[in-house]
Amino acid sequence: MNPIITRSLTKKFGNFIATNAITFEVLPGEIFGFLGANGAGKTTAMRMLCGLLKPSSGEAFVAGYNVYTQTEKVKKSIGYMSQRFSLYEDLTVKENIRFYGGIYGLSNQQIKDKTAQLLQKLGIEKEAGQLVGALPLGWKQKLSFSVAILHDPAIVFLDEPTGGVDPVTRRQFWDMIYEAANSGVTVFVTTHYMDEAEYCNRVSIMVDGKIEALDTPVALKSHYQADTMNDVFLQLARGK
Ligand SMILES: Nc1ncnc2c1ncn2[C@@H]1O[C@H](COP(=O)(O)OP(=O)(O)OP(=O)(O)O)[C@@H](O)[C@H]1O
Repeated sequence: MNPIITRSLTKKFGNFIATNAITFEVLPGEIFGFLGANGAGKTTAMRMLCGLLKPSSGEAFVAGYNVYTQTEKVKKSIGYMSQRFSLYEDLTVKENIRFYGGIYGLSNQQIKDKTAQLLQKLGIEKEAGQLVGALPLGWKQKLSFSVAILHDPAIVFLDEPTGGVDPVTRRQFWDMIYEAANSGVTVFVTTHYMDEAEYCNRVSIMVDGKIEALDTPVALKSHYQADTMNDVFLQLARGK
């Protein structure tokens, strides 16, 4: 069973349809880009997939679990990094790692080992005792991502993870995403940066709650006779 499966997944707020019968599957270890203009319905769809919002109709399975009836199992199988991250600015780097390790149910020994690995990987051993609030934004993002996959989830959901940082830092962040995907984690990522869409294995583009296109960046560019993903995106967004 693929790690994410949706069939006609729909969310209505009153008469307004925020997510309109979306159907797609994400493959194991894939980096799946979930694109759409502001208000297209991406966050709503992602929240349903993370077990945080009940769908109005349709079906969805995440890590093999039903998002209606097995939300706790869904939550245990995934990592989630929100737009605002989830780190505590008034706790140190080490305290944040320990805190999330505890929430994810890791043992003290596992937390100790993971902390050492993570600090070394990010090259921030010296900053372990520093308050997260004092770290540069790019470091916070990398730490936030590392914390989201601390418990080795099958799938990680990233909601606009690279907002506000420079292109070099974004590129480094994407190296981390590739590394996670190579180790078997399935990555579901929303972004506004079209150069990042090119880094994804496949991309879906949402317009007004519906998925208007879904394919590899190369296939999408060929189909829409576009040089860049930005051109593909503009054609779809304008064509409505
Ligand atoms: N709780 C809610 N009640 C009513 N309308 C909502 C609610 N949540 C979202 N919406 C509406 O649903 C639509 C889709 O919102 P959503 O946040 O999913 O879009 P998005 O694609 O994630 O946009 P952004 O890129 O700005 O985060 C928007 O028009 C929004 O106003």
